[in-house]
Amino acid sequence: MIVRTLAEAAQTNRKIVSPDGNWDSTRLLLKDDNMGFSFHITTIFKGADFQMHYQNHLESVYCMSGRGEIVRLEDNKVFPIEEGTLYILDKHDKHILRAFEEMKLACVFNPPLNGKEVHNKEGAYELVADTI
Ligand SMILES: CC(=O)NCC[C@H](N)C(=O)O
Repeated sequence: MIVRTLAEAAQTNRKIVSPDGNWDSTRLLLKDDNMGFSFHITTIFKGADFQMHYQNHLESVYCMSGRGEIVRLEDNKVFPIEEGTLYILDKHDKHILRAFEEMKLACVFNPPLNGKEVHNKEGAYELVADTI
C-alpha cells in the first residue's frame, strides 16, 4: 500500500509549475509506482486559455472547484466545466482549456507520466525512456 498527502507531495519535486504560466500540478502517483496510470492534482490559473493535444496519452479530468470551459477542436464544440464535471479525452482530442476562475482538477493519465513532463509546442507530453 502507498499513502501520500497532497500537502507533503507539493513540497517535493512531484510538484511541477508549467513554464507557460497556465498551471501547476502535483503528481501524486507516477509511472514508477507501477499502477498503470498516474494521478495528479492540477491547478489551472484564472485567465488561462491554452491548447493541448495529448497524442501519446489518454486523460480523464474531474473538476473539484472553479469554473471554465473546454473546446473540442474537431468540431469547435464548447463544454462548460464546473465542480462535478468530468471530461474524458478518449480520442486524444485536441482541445483548448479556459479557466474563468482558478480550477482545481484531479487528472488521471494512461500511460502514466514519469513526473518530469511539461507540454511541448503541440500541447503534448513526449513518451520518454524511463529516467527515474
Ligand atoms: C488538465 C491538464 O491536462 N492540465 C495540464 C497539466 C496536467 N494535468 C498534468 O498534471 O501534467
